[in-house]
Amino acid sequence: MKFSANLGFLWNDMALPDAIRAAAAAGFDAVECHWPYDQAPEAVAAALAETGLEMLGLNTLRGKPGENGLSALPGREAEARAEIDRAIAYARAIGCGAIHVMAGFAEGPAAEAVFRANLDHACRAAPELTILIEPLNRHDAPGYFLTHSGQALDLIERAGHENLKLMFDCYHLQIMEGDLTRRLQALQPVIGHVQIAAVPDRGTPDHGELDFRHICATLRDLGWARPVGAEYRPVGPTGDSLGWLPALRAI
Ligand SMILES: O=C(O)[C@@H](O)C(=O)CO
Ligand SMILES: [Mg+2]
Repeated sequence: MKFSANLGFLWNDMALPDAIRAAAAAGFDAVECHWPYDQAPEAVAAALAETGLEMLGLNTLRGKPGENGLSALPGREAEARAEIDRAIAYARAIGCGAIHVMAGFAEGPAAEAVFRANLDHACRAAPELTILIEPLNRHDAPGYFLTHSGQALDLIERAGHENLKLMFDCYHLQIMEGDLTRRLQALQPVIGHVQIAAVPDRGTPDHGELDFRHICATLRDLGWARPVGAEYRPVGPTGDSLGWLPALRAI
């Protein structure tokens, strides 16, 4: 299995270009990030070119302090689309293939309609990019609009855009739903990216409720060839947290 270092959590004490170099030196196959916007895209692109790593994904900005995305917030459509457009421009500047459009804290039919419309905007504005939506768990992100894979599947199917996909974060979906083996199998056609971390502590993927040897073998058997996102919170220096990597890479 191949792995992508999520630089929102791994080496997040470094500037993004240096974090990319650290991930390459540690043997990761790709990188991904959360919010790279305070870093010059030229410097990020240069580090990617130097290391040969691809940046798999980045997120739309969350909004004001306390917010967690804007794209499902009624009345905030102009800001949400500006952030989607900013993410698209940044992704294009660094050769990044996917954007996670963050929904935000909202509920109800009006929020759903706004989220659908903003996703439609994103998919049409960047047909060459994958637009990701990610259910988040209710403990870490109480009140977040998107919480379940079935909800994401309905958004994806009814949107009718080939480039709208599910971010299957095993950490969030184990907390919310479980039954991950069958969910990976059933949802494979709409999965755009997979992320992993231990449940429930969001630590290294070598302990906790989930056996990632089984999850990775399931992905392998499904023909999943893209890097899986290591989106866990290291305890201490990231370089000391990589003991899990050889065993899962061998799958
Ligand atoms: O799982 C997460 O928290 C991230 O993938 C993310 O993009 C939202 O913060
Ligand atoms: Mg995630």
